[in-house]
Amino acid sequence: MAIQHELPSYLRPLETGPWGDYLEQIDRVTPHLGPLARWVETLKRPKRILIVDVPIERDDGTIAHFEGYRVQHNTSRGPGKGGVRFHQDVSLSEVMALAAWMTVKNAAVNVPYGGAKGGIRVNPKTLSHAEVQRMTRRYTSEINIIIGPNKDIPAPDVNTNEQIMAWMMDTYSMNQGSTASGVVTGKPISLGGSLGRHEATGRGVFVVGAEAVKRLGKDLKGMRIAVQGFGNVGGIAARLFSEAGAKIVAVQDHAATLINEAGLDIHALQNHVRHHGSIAGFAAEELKDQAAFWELDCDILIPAALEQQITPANAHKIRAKLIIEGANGPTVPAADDILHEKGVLIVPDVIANAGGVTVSYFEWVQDFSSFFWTEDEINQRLTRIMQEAFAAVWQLAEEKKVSLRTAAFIVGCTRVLRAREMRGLYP
Ligand SMILES: NC(=O)C1=CN([C@@H]2O[C@H](COP(=O)(O)OP(=O)(O)OC[C@H]3O[C@@H](n4cnc5c(N)ncnc54)[C@H](OP(=O)(O)O)[C@@H]3O)[C@@H](O)[C@H]2O)C=CC1
Ligand SMILES: O=C(O)CCC(=O)C(=O)O
Repeated sequence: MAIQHELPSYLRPLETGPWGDYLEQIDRVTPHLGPLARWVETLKRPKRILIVDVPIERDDGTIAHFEGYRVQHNTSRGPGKGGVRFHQDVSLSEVMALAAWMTVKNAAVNVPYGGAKGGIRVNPKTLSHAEVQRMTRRYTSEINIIIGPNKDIPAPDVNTNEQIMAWMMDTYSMNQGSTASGVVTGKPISLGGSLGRHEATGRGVFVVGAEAVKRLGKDLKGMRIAVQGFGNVGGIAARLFSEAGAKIVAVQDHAATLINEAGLDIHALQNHVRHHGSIAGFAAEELKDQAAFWELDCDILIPAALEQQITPANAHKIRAKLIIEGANGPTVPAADDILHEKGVLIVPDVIANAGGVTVSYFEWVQDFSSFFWTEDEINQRLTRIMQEAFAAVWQLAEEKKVSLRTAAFIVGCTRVLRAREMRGLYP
């Protein structure tokens, strides 16, 4: 029987991780919330945290235990909503921050949800397919009591996908005694998934990126883009930007950094990743020093991997004039300040990557009505919501002379706190 000796991450201080970054962002927006600032403490603590032990039997007969989390940060505007991450660095601080950013994001694009997130502290690449299935099902059973189509609706995030959502939906349904397709989104199309959900986050990154380029008075054609993370979000965003005439001059994943001044062939690279699981080994020049990625000469930088990637250590070296945050929380607040000083425009995560949850909302609505829309309808509605949300945030940022992040937080936090105030506190 495998015994884990490492202290659970939830016993380590929370404020130094992503949750600390989130708290600082809330402190920065508070002076702009007027009388609603009275309620701001609501945003500084999650509503509900569930930490579960996830034991599985490994293929070799040993038992392994993993830390699992589901955090519901806020449900003032509707059920909790947010993805599930399988990653070796998942911690309580991270899941709390990711859940909180969902609260702000869902309100910023005005979908009727609160914010939630879940995860398991595991590197799924070290498990077999059957072990991942057993772990997913056990985790779902453990969090079964707090999720549900009207309570909290998980979805994919890092290292989770349509198959994981199918297992979650099946496990939840078995526990309920009837099929509940609305309990998760990002499902396979054959199980009530939505057309366009797989591409939605990358597409949203592209839509707001194109809007930002327009506002800067530039032309996307020929612009040089560097993308960190070549998974669901980074890979699809890179493809859409290259199809629109931009050049993807650098791509980084965990294993490698590829560069090509003339622009990488993104279709071929996606094909390579499908077969090899990483961009490593693709026929392109490789940058040996992974940290040098941040110094590359480019017009647009798209962090689409994990949080806390842009820090004071690399922010001053960044040459891009526009950053579009595909990942959640990629820029720490101190780096935000450095980039602001340098005149770099940042389209923040809570707007830039909201395309995924927007189409998750469409999926949930389609599941309830058992009536499914065409991909064109979905993409058109997604584009409209993203453009309108971006325009509102842009206008507010100009009016109040604040960053796009602060403006997006003003929009999101105001909606959440207004709902909180109107609902009142007592049963
Ligand atoms: N999926 C979705 O719908 C949404 C995702 N997001 C956010 O987007 C980000 C990416 O998610 P998603 O694309 O779904 O995840 P995926 O698992 O599909 O892809 C993650 C990518 O990031 C890379 N990566 C991981 N660690 C590093 C690192 N240290 N340095 C460089 N690259 C790294 C991975 O490379 P490798 O495979 O080599 O580890 C992989 O290419 C996350 O922040 C997520 O929260 C936001 C909104 C919605
Ligand atoms: O689609 C969803 O419900 C959530 C996606 C997500 O986890 C995110 O936006 O970070």
